[in-house]
This record gives sequence, C-alpha cells and structure tokens, in this order.
Amino acid sequence: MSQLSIDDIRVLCDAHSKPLELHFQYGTAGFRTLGNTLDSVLFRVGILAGLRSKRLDGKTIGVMVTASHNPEADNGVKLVDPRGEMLEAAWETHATVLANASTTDDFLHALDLFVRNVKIDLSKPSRVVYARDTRPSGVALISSLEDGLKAIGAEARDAGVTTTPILHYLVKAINTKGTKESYGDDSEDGYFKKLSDSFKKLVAGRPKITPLVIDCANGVGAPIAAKLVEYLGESIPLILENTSITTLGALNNACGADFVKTMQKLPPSLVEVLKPGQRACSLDGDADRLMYYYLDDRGYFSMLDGDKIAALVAAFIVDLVKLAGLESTIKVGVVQTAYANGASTRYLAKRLPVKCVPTGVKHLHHAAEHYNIGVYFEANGHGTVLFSPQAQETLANHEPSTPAQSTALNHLVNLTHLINQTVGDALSDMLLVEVVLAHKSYTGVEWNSLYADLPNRLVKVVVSDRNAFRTEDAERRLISPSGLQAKIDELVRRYDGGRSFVRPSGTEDVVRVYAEAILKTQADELAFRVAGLVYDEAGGDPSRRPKEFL
Ligand SMILES: CC(=O)N[C@H]1[C@@H](OP(=O)(O)O)O[C@H](CO)[C@@H](O)[C@@H]1O
Ligand SMILES: [Mg+2]
Repeated sequence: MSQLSIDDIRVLCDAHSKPLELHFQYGTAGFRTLGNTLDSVLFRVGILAGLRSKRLDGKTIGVMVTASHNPEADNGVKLVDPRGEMLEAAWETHATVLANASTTDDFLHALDLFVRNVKIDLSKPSRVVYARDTRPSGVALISSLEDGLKAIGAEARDAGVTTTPILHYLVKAINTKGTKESYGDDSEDGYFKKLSDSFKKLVAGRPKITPLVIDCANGVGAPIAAKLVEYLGESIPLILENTSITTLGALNNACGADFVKTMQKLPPSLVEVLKPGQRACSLDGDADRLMYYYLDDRGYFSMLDGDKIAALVAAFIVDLVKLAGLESTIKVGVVQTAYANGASTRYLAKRLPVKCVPTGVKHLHHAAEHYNIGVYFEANGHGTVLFSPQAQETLANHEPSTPAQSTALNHLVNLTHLINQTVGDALSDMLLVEVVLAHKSYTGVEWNSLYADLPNRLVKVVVSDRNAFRTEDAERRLISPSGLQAKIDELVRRYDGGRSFVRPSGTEDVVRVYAEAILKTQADELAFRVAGLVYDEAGGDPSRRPKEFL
C-alpha cells in the first residue's frame, strides 16, 4: 500500500467505524439494509470502487446509493462495472469481506491482503462516478462514500440525485467517450436526448398517443420524468403522479411498481385519477422497474407485468427482424426466470427461443448476451433488450432491398438508441412499450389479450435456516432437504395446470413458494399446501404455523 498514505486512510477509517454487532452482505442488490447503519459500508465501498478502477486501468466505476423499492428508511449501495453492468461476481465476495472487517486495523490488514491477492497496481489512476436516489439518508451516506474516495485518491464525479439506470448509462458513456462505440454524451442531457430523439423518430407518422399516467413512487423517477417530459415535447402526453419527493415516508408507500405487482391493484392515490380505458404505469424507487396497468370500460383493474412487456416487445422485434430481411442472420431470444407466468412462456416459446435462469438480474443479463438480440424481463418489471455488437454491426451495414426493409431496419436501429442496454430502465422501457403500442395500434386491452395470465400465488415461509434449501434446474427443483421435491411433485400432479417451486430468497430471510394453476382458488390452495410442507419439513414450530398453510 506504499503509494497511498496509510495514515490518511487510518484517520478517515476511524471516523467511519463499523458497528460491531452488524454483519453486512453484498447480495443480489448490493449492500442493502437500514440506511442509518451503512456509514462504514459506504466509506469502504468508496475505497473498493477506487481499487476496482485501478485494477481496470483507470476505467470509470459507478456507485449507486439506493434501496430501490424498499421502505424509505432502508438504503443501500451497489457498484457498476465499466460497461455499465453489474459488478463482477468475484468482487461481491471481496466487498463483503472488506465491509465486515471489525476494526480499523482489521480493515487495513484485509485491504493490504486484498490489494496483493488481486494484484492491484496502486500507481494506476482511479475514477468513480456516483449518484443517489431521493432517500433522506442518502445525503450522509454520500459524504461517507466521498471520504472513501478521498482516502484512495480517486478522481470522483458526483452525478447528483438521479435514477439507477441513468447512473449505468453515465458509466458506459464515460468509458466509451471518443471511441467508435460511443454510447452517447456523458450527461443527463445526453441521456434524455438519446431517448427522446429515437422515440420521436419511432412514433413519427403514427396516430397521436393518448395520455399516459406515470406513478413515480414519490421517488427519483419524479424529477427525472419531469425533465424527460421537456425533451419529449408533444410526442407523448405524460401525466406525472406521486411526485412528493420531500414528504417524509411517502417513498414507495402504497404506490410504485412493487406495490402494484405484489398487491395486484391500483395505488389508492390513482383511484381518482385514472379513467376507464386509460393506461398507467408505475416506477419503483430508483426507476429501474416498470409495471403497466389500465382500467377497462367497467373500471376493472388489469395488470401488465414484466412478462407481458417481454411478450409485447419480443414479438415486435421478431417481426421487425423478419421485415428487414434479417431473419437468418439475427436470432432473437428471450430470458425469463421461474417466476415468469407459465402462459407467457408458452406464448413466447411458440415464437422464439426462451431460456430460464436463476432469479436476479445479473443471470438474466448474462444469458441475454448469448443471443444476437436478447430480451429479458423479470415478472416484477425489471428488464431490457440487448443487441450484440455483431447484431448492431449487421444493422449498420445491411443494404435493404425494398422500402419496407429499409423502414424496418431504421426502426431497429432507432430501438438500439431508445433502449438502455446497460440495465433495466423504467423510463426507457416505458417509451419502448409506447412505441410498440403505437405501431400495433393496441390499447391496454389488446396488449393484455396476447395471452391470459395463469392464476398464481407467491407465499413467504419463515424458516430457521433457509440455506438448507438448495435448488437445481434454474431454481425450479429442490435438491435439499432430500425427499421434499418428490412430495411437491406429488401435490402438483393433483392440480389442473399446476406448477410450483420452492427456493430460498436472495434478499430476505425467507423461503419463497410459487404456485400456479388453471383456477385462482387452486393456485392459492397449491401454494398454501406446498408452504405447509416446507414449514413442517424445516422443523417449524407447530404452535406458530401460519393458519393459512394447509
Ligand atoms: C420473487 C421476486 O420478485 N424476487 C425478487 C427478489 O429476489 P429474491 O431472491 O426472491 O428475494 O429481489 C431481487 C432483487 O431486486 C429480484 O431480482 C427478484 O425478482
Ligand atoms: Mg429498483
């Protein structure tokens, strides 16, 4: 650690001591817990981000401070790799080790070991760009992060209060600046221009788009969507709701994408706003998830989740590829998880290859990279579309032989600009959905009727040790506790169209049970029977057995 002043790090580290009783883990969503416990973690993440940049020859690394759809009191932090992607898996472990060193001495020792093991050349430059969502705890956490960046001597750029997908965009734009792969201007303005210009081109000549209501979850999506509105001008009328970012306790409270997906109902704040026949969508607290819905003519609520978005978008792209005459060179595929509704998988599998991977965006993202165009969405509304470098080159160089081919080709090129390919982006995905609806002249009703969702139920089971539950086949089957999968299979066989699987959550201390069946009552019954099995098998206390478990 010779090039750095250990004494400087020591002094700053002392000022950000770790609470002894707490254990931190860099999980699926980075570090995430109560915001007021994360001071030491943020300081150390600052150092880690600086080191990651040095390890990658001074490429810019991103740091996002957010707890997404979680309650307002939570906060979190995750790192973004140079191409705008999530942190390399091996470094998640390094992050966990460094975050848990008990004292300043332990931390400095762990740091020294780490630098030597990973072979980091400390003389290399180090660049980091960071941002936060609107959570009140974010202000102090950013200042802890800045101390970490200062301690490691990183060149730091503050991207302010912005969405997670914009931070990912910035990282990629900064690292590709001045190259032929330039992703766009490295500013919010560059992002808005890129999205709005391609959107306007894609909807040019289409009938006027009807107003869309956006539930901003009282989070960072609100100010960012307000800026986007300015750039979009008259191309699409947007009505922003739940924009109270300074009202304490309002964030994600009875609103937002997670509320809509879990409650399967309209946020109460929209009851007076949404009119029968009108479309609306909800963002989550950092605007990387999107849920659509509408009220039909009789005022009944219908939800269009990530699976419905995948179906809409994938079918549209497949058609464009055919129309452009590129069917044999560009292969489109879809990636889902076991939580995808069975009806969506059936719909998609008739049209294109579909792969199922374990839960968590990084698994979906990596699998989607194996297609020329890979569409991925989690049922909860997080997803995007990836165009491989080869596909982008084909689109750029292909000579269309008819005007129709030329139009389709142009649309595909514009989609590569409209879609934030670094990560799921609620606002970019929203514009993508609006493009497809405009091209197909679909209302929510027609979109919803692409296929009918199978009734389903998700249940949490609290067990003493969720690590006792291990899975295979993209989490669709249990390998331990031994014998349990056979019992689940036996139950599932008794239900028409039945499907159920059990897996430990990666973000909560619970085991999740998912079930679907032809009828809602049957899906519920199957889920509660499997939950009962899981509870008993895990040695749950009979006197505390939830009464709905069968
Ligand atoms: C059933 C479900 O919605 N699971 C979510 C949830 O993961 P769990 O591992 O199931 O806790 O949080 C993840 C991170 O946000 C998200 O990727 C995933 O889809
Ligand atoms: Mg989110």
